[in-house]
Amino acid sequence: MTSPPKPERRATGQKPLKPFNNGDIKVLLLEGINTTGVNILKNAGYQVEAHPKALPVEVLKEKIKDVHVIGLRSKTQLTADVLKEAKNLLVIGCFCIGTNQVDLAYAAEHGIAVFNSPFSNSRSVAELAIAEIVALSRQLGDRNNELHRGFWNKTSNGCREIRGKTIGIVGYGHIGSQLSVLADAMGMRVIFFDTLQLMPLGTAQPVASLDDLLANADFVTLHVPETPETKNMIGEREIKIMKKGSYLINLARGTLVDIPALAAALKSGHLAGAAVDVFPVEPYANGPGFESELVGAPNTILTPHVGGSTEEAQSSIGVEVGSALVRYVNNGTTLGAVNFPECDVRLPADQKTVRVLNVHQNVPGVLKQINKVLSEFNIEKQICDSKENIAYLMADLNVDSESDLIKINELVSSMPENIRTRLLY
Ligand SMILES: O=C(O)C(=O)COP(=O)(O)O
Repeated sequence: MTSPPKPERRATGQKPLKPFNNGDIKVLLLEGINTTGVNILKNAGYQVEAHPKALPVEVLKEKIKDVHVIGLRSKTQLTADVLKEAKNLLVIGCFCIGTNQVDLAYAAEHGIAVFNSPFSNSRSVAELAIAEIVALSRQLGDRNNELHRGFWNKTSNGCREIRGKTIGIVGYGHIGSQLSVLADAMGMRVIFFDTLQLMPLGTAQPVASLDDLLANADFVTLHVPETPETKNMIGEREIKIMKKGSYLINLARGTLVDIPALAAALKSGHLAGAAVDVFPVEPYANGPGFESELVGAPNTILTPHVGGSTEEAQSSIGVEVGSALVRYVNNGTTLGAVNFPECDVRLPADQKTVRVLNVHQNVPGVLKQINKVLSEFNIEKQICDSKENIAYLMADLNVDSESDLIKINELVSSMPENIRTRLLY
């Protein structure tokens, strides 16, 4: 039999907490999660099944049925249809930045918290963008392909330095701002557009609209998430606004760009090149069979979604997301969750403390009902916060007997507005 989860390292006097009613925690990890993450979950005492690839959807639906924790990267689609099979699922770890592959609202409404790694691969993506700006500017992809085919083509036509050129960064978050610093250091003029007002780094300058950026940049590079607002944000109209002879780089999400419009602009020569790492539909496993209208377009660098795929990024994402999952399972902490309110209370010192964690519908009157149950005991601490349709409560109580634990669990779980109740003791 597997031993119960081991507590995390803690200051003396703090009580280790462990799940009261989840059985042995089962974890399913997909898409080659780094060993740093796998080891954190194994060392917590959980049963870990790790796969190097994404799973076909029917296999995923079967496997997800009895796991408490699932870890994935950008490929695995956790739609409502898949999640409805996941009866025991407590938490999802996206071991990447993007969370568009998960139905976040469905997860929240079924009491499943979702964590990601908001910036651990930012540097890797920013470095690749710089490499691609230089490579596009010097037509390196085409020269490389020609020479591999035995064709010598020494030319300077259309090949330029990047110094003094304008980079237009769309999205000035963790990746966009990191790229801003690197581009600035390479002597580029940096302009950026973001829907938030953000502090420009170095000599970077914000512009008022996406159209302003498109009309002024030699290199347009996208660093925004996939949302309904960003879908097809670069289409035929936007490409027309871009300067003749400019370049487009997409290391963000495939759905941001209208691919047929981009292919047409590359073939007509309106754009001088593009680097594309992400595609509207990506194969779920490595191997032959990739197709895109961009294949064969001039000065076009295509890569298989490797922007964040470095040893450094994957190892630090493993630590970050692996630790967030253990903290949520063992302590109930939601700091860093993307679809839950962020709540934390310190670990209790009293050995009799029991922690009640409750996800409920965000409607009036629920706290009154919960507190009717909890107020029979000494409440050491309590916190409750809401986000959209759900609220999350953490309460530490002094409880003496196992029968009281069972009673609390039953009473709180049986409220009509209850979504999920867990006890840690
Ligand atoms: O971090 C992201 O959102 C990425 O797109 C990288 O995804 P990956 O971990 O390489 O599947």
